Amino acid sequence: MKYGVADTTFSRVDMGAIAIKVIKREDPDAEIIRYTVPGIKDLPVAARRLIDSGCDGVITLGWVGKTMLDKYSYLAASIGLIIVQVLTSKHVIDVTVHEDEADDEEKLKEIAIDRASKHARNLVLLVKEGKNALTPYAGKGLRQGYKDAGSID
Ligand SMILES: Cc1nc2c(=O)[nH]c(=O)nc-2n(C[C@H](O)[C@H](O)[C@H](O)CO)c1C
Repeated sequence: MKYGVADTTFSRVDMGAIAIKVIKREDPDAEIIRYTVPGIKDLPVAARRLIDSGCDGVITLGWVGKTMLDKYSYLAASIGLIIVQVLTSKHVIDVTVHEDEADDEEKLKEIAIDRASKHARNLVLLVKEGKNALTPYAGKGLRQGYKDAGSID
């Protein structure tokens, strides 16, 4: 399968490299194309171009600053990524770290690594095995970036 990895220079952690490592581990035959853009608002076109070049699915790795302008930028980018998914009928997994999720840099790095890794695995499962690949985990309260919340029985 062919995977697209789109990331940004705005990000403070190299989540693209982390995603590539996980995709290679989960699918040793994977073909991976990386596309790095300046910021989150540039991700929708990067994702679209990756799909147009034959990718079966894409993971985008964005970083959102602390200001309201950053948050509005993320909303715009997120809507753009959803439009790409609907128009192409391919998954674009939108991995985003929000700078105000944690105060200290080590914690932010930990969140970024965990979120990018878990969603890279999700992408491989969806692309390789399709719509029921994640069904065994439905309702389990899985979290990316944090420990799982767990299911309510
Ligand atoms: C305000 C702003 N905030 C962010 C952000 O939080 N994260 C990010 O990755 N990029 C941001 N950008 C840059 C835009 O996404 C984009 O790169 C530029 O507008 C150039 O198209 C902007 C302009």
